[in-house]
Amino acid sequence: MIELEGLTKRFGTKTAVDRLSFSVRPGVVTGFLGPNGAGKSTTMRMMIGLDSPSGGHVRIDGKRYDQLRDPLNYIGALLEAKSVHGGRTAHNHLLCLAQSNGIPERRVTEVLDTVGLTSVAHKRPKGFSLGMGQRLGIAAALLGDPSILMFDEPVNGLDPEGIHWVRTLMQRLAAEGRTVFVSSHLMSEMAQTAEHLIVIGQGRLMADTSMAGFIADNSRTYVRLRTPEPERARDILRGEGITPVPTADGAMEIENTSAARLGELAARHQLVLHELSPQQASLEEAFMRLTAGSVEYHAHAGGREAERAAGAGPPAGPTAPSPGDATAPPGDTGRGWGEGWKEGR
Ligand SMILES: Nc1ncnc2c1ncn2[C@@H]1O[C@H](COP(=O)(O)OP(=O)(O)OP(=O)(O)O)[C@@H](O)[C@H]1O
Repeated sequence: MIELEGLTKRFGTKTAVDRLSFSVRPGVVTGFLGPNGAGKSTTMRMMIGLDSPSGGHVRIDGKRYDQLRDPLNYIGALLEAKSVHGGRTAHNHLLCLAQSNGIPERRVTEVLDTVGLTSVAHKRPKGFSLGMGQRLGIAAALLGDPSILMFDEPVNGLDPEGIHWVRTLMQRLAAEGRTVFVSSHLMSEMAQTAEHLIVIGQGRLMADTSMAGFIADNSRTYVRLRTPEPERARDILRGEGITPVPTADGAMEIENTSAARLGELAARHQLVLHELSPQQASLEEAFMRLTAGSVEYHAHAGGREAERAAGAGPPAGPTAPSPGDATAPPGDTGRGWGEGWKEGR
């Protein structure tokens, strides 16, 4: 278990991490998301004592990092894959780490095997690809067989097979009852890997919730309906007090009514349906809606791109809301996205 309480980091006048409080629990993969510069790396560095907090604290299984006797046996971390001594072989690099942390030598061969680097164990990491460097960093994190693992962008530089391997590894580590905390910019990957999410923006906590809850609470859900009899469908729906919104491709979108109810209604009126599909935004869309106001570095963009960057809604896509509705999620009260989270809803 990792516990943060009021964790704060200031660099001069810049507050990189602002009174963060959350816990990372064992048994599930917890994803850590935030726009560039949100403070993720700084938070992770403070978790393992590489940066000292300006305020608040972090506890690893109830202790401060500097109170852990052999820290690698408690928490393994992949922060910067390039922090490897170029002159030593991969095997010797891990051996040095093992010896200085009271870890048995046999673990070196075990973790090299786990990450698939046995065949290059006696080569120098200097010549490694980015992906091989990531695997070596993951091997180092696993060395002490710790109950807590933390990975900053672990799939950087990995090919699809490598990405799949990292995902499976994280889920296996969590299923073994370990605490797994991982940051990634690859939203589709995160959506498949993490069960729980911590989202920060400008150093502050924006969400601490399940993956499913995060997507549901930060996106518009609706049902797409397509029929060869749109006029009759509209009349039937209006007769039930339901207002469908036509889409450019000839379908219609219906909010606040389940697909089950619509299907039953269609059956009752013998209305032919060619499509009846519940739609939900992707993690990427939900993330962009929540964090739009806290993005530090915007690209210069015109038209809809600029609107989106300013918080007007998620990117267009197969499940994106229609432009006219993009600013009005269900139950919208005119406040910014994420306001509810800030109030702890
Ligand atoms: N050593 C430092 N000195 C001054 N400012 C720093 C330092 N380290 C980080 N910062 C600033 O603190 C903020 C948070 O940076 P951090 O690297 O933690 O963000 P991040 O969420 O990891 O970003 P990214 O996703 O781009 O890696 C940024 O504005 C950054 O410029």
